[in-house]
Amino acid sequence: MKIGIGNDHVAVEMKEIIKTYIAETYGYEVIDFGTNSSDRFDYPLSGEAVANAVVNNEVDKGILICGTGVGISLAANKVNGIRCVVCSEPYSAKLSREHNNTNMLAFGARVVGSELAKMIVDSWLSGKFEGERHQSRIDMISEIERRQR
Ligand SMILES: O=C[C@H](O)[C@H](O)[C@H](O)COP(=O)(O)O
Repeated sequence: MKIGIGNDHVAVEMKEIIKTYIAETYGYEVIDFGTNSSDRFDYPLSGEAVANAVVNNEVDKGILICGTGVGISLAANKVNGIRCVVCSEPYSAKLSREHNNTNMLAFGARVVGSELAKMIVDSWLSGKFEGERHQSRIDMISEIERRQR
């Protein structure tokens, strides 16, 4: 499993914590598309970069971290085929996999501490899409994307 990760200047430290956690806990390869500098960095750049890596199958899933997780998830969700959830607790993270088949997770380094962030990541990575009635709703979301082209 390959995970793409992206961040802005707010989340450099959190990104490193999560990269190490994923590598040590799951043994997954984590590919870093974010900044490593505390200089201001515009979050749409890394949001789009990880989103493109996901839709082009360069990575299996993507994780994004900015101050709130909001801006960077908005950027990712502009890429066709991306379903990025921003959340600050594990329940929504897990359900976003089971019901919504999210392929990207975002959270805020100014919102959650690193231990809660790890729980959110665990819930999201372990969640399995349930298909069935949820698939037709995903198909409807994809149809919205097609109508916008
Ligand atoms: O949604 C946006 C993110 O929270 C950004 O991390 C935030 O807007 C960056 O703010 P600033 O440039 O003031 O550090």
